[in-house]
Amino acid sequence: MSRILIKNAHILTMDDNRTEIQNGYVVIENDLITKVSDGNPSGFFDKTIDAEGNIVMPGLSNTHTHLGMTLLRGYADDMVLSDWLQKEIWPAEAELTAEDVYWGSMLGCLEMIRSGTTAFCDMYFFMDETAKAVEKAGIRGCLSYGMIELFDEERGNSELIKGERLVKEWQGKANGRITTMYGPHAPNTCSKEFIARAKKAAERDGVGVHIHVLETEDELNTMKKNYGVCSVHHLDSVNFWNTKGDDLTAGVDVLAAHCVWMSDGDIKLFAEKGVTVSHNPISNMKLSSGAAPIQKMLDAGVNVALGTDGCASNNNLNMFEEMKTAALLQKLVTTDPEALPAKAVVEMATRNGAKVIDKKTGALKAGNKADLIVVDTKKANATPIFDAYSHLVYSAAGSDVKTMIVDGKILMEDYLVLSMNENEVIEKSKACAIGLAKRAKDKKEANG
Ligand SMILES: C[C@H]1O[C@@H](n2cnc3c(O)ncnc32)[C@H](O)[C@@H]1O
Ligand SMILES: [Zn+2]
Repeated sequence: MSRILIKNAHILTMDDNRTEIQNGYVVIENDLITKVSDGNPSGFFDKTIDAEGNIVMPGLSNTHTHLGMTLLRGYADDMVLSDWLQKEIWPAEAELTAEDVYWGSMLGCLEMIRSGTTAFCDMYFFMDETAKAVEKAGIRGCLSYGMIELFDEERGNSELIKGERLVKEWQGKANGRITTMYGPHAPNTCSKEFIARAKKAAERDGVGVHIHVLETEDELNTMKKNYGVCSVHHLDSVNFWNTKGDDLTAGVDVLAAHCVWMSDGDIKLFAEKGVTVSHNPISNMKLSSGAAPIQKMLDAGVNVALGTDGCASNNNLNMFEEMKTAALLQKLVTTDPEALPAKAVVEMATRNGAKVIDKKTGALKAGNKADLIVVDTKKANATPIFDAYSHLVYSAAGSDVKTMIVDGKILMEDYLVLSMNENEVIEKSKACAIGLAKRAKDKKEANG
């Protein structure tokens, strides 16, 4: 049995009471938290971390990524989504190899460890490689193969087989750090019949579903033109949003990324059904997709989490930037400075996201998995701190994350990443990115 003590900590538990403890301690036994308290710890510990008054909190959950896309960081900027995907990203992705996705995923894991993200929900290709990277890096990943049917039944069949294989091979691996979902790409790239099949497979296998929805006004208009209803109601007709099974006992998580163009009716439906929304403000702003009505969703009782989206539309995986942008954007679009206060943003980035990744994460309490971060407060940008939530959202940086523990294992200590060779990951992923861009350029030129 391994016992770790973290002491002298300013603890944000993010539990149901949002308990804040000054000068507290956390005890970790193997992969679990066994005590979170103030006062003096007792007993023997294999390892003691003196937090020296730094903030100790649950690790951040990035609920929408395309990890292999770290290789396409800065590959195509300043475009609208449809042109960006069709003219630049999909042709480049056609040149991806398994090795590219492995090193791109390792790079993504490294960036997430360095900026406080302990868990993420991914949708991409060559997902065995992302799973191997998660296994090695030590973080927690909820992985889905991105199934793009393109309204072609035969293609849909083979996409579904790939999605199923990922679930069968990786669900629960790495001591439960790897979980899986089905990932039908979007209502404007997949038929509702295909999306319904994916949902049924998810219910059969007891895993969730992850989809892009109502990201752009163009999607909304296309759906209304083609089907007479928006994407949300289109998929509601095949019970896609139900998070409870038919017998209302078992249920599966439904994770909807973006949700920018939601009507009040869509929001009500998501709240009733228990859908989790992944809000991606930076990607939405960069692609000029719009501003999701997040304060309205929270007021209606929707579980809203936070995500970065892929590195080609953000262009990083830094959840601290995402938290600040989320808060500022809601204040801007509602012209209400009280919209999306700091504490609500930290909830989105921790406990709300954790609900679809692992329900025993996202809060520091006895019995939960030991996934946590130490945020350095011995810094100019952390002086003074009147309110820890305010500090985290409006002033802290991803690079202030000093130490990370996932599943009871120390992945970074005092800014030193322990689970991988950082230089090797940077060099290998850089070489892959250069090769990928060259192949994509050569193909473009050959096609005229
Ligand atoms: C899995 C596929 O999804 C693509 N993708 C990346 N970002 C977005 C986005 O914002 N909307 C829709 N699709 C996206 C990715 O390139 C893969 O092709
Ligand atoms: Zn996406």
